Amino acid sequence: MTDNGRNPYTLGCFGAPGSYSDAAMRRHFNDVGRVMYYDHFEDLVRAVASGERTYGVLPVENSSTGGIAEVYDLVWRYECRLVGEEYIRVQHQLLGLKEAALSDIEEVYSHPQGFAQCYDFLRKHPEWRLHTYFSTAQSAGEVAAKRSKTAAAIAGEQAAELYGLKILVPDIAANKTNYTRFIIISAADCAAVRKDKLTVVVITEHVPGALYHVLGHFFHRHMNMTHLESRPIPGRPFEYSFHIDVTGSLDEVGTAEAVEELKRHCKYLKILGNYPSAKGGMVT
Ligand SMILES: O=C(O)C(=O)Cc1ccccc1
Repeated sequence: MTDNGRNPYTLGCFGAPGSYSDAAMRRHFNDVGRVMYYDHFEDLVRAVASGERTYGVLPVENSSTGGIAEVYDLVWRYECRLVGEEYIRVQHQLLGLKEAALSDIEEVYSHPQGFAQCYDFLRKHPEWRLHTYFSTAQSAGEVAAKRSKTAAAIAGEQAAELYGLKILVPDIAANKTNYTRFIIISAADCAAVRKDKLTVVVITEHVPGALYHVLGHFFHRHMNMTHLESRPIPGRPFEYSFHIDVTGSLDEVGTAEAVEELKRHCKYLKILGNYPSAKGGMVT
């Protein structure tokens, strides 16, 4: 747990109490007293970029469905910094009213990520109407508010408790080792002492081997790449920016040199953050 050295601070979190983002925030911060929840990723990222909120917490990639493209694009576009990360084991449950049975269900609410991660389960019930909703927790809240036995939500156990729902079917994600990586963003660089993960965005020349050479710099400095996401560049059809996560601290000469060499080598390089990694990730 850390507060990245800045106190007092305000928090922005995706979703609502009981969302997976909320769980990530509670794991990361000691004091979650001054939190505001956001329905949309963009509103949260904008609030952090403008300094309205000191930190923001939102999901960025999932071990079953991959990167959440919108989040990569927003963090770059609004020039936010990554100052931390958390991995949360995501165990989805089908939730309904206490008096509901599985056979009553006609419609299901969830965040698009919830639907995508439970695709196999949902395929067994093609008759259900699926409503995408703001977050998993708000989906649970909506089912509770509707007071309808025919409505269910895909959300976590925490949401079931908070919104007074019961678990109709437990553990419905297709992938039983379903983890989501959440990022902690800020308008300012990370103030932590131990920084061992680096996120950069690069744009290379459109020539053979360009990405190979970028990765070569990391290889020669023994920097382990943990994620690579390519994103289309608006206005330049079929050209891409690469969002790269690697191990390394800019306080170490080798890492700092690798980044300087890359800057010379690439058309564009931006450091999105150097921050403490969350211990290998796969912690529940
Ligand atoms: O809706 C939530 O609870 C979120 O935090 C987004 C999300 C949804 C499903 C899996 C991981 C994150």
